[in-house]
Amino acid sequence: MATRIFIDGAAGTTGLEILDRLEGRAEFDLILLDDERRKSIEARREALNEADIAILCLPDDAARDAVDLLDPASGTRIIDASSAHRTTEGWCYGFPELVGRERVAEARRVSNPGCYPTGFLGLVAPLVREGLLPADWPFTVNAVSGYSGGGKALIAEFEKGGAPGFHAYGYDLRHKHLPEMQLRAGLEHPVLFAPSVVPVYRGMIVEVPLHLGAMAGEPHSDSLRSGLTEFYAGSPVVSVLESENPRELVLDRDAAPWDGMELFVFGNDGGWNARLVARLDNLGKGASGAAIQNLNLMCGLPETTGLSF
Ligand SMILES: NC(=O)C1=CN([C@@H]2O[C@H](COP(=O)(O)OP(=O)(O)OC[C@H]3O[C@@H](n4cnc5c(N)ncnc54)[C@H](OP(=O)(O)O)[C@@H]3O)[C@@H](O)[C@H]2O)C=CC1
Ligand SMILES: CC(=O)N[C@@H](CCC(=O)OP(=O)(O)O)C(=O)O
Repeated sequence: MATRIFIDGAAGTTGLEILDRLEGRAEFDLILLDDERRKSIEARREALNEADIAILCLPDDAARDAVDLLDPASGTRIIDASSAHRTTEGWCYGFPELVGRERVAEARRVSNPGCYPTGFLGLVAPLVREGLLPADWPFTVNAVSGYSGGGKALIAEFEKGGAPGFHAYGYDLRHKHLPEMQLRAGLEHPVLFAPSVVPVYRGMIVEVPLHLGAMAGEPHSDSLRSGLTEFYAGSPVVSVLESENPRELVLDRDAAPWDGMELFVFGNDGGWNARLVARLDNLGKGASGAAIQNLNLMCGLPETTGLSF
């Protein structure tokens, strides 16, 4: 029997991309609410409780409400794309490469990573875990995102005309991703995070610059690259680019949806400095692709089925 899926927030940016990826997948039966009913509490309650798996593509408050709409005896499993439950006890963090595919496969409540944390954690968490980078290091992360990262509101802002060529933000140093990055990388200190947006629809580059020579033990960029290569060996989604590092990285204006993530370690000759860089699609591995990857795992299917590469 097909697995019943309800996407709460299916008319939003992340929800629509999930729908695209589910098209033609006979393993799934979609519960759809029309435009009139998609925000009705009663219609959502019914759909949420009827589903085998509900994928929440909602603002944080609405995602919390959706969980509250589940009957206590409900068997519905949840994949939450919002940041409502990313540091909540009892929720499985939906980054299978970091937490283990089996844990995601068995989980009832899965909270998916934010797009920026996907890049940051993809680079830093394995290296801290393997002892190749110190957990007490004051990490910095600089990132640039396509404007779809801000959902419908930011898309409208960028597409109405007169959008800036570059928009930096997060100057209150209280971005909502900070607790998630610190907790899920196992760091002693909050990360110093400098996000920005450019006028391309999708894609992001997330960079962690490191003064390796100032660290105890002076780790070399080559050992960081080897550590990441070993950690992601066999991953069909995350790849570590070993050689032929590009001289530049770009975000294309007309990039197609892409569910992979590429990691780079650039080091200078003396080994004093390194730039760890992740390139991903904020709507791919950063949101909708990650939701499909976890949905596949939760249904015992190959993790890349339906993903775009
Ligand atoms: N965009 C991205 O790259 C990423 C997004 N996320 C997260 O995913 C979630 C969805 O983001 P995104 O798709 O970008 O946002 P959008 O604003 O594009 O979509 C959100 C959707 O939720 C709907 N909605 C809002 N409130 C309710 C409600 N009470 N009941 C039912 N539906 C409601 C909105 O309705 P309406 O259409 O009427 O506005 C909209 O369709 C957010 O929590 C976001 O932080 C996570 C990673 C990356
Ligand atoms: C460009 C842009 O505005 N990006 C969003 C993050 C998008 C994302 O990761 O989603 P979550 O909100 O679910 O974490 C921001 O900085 O708040």
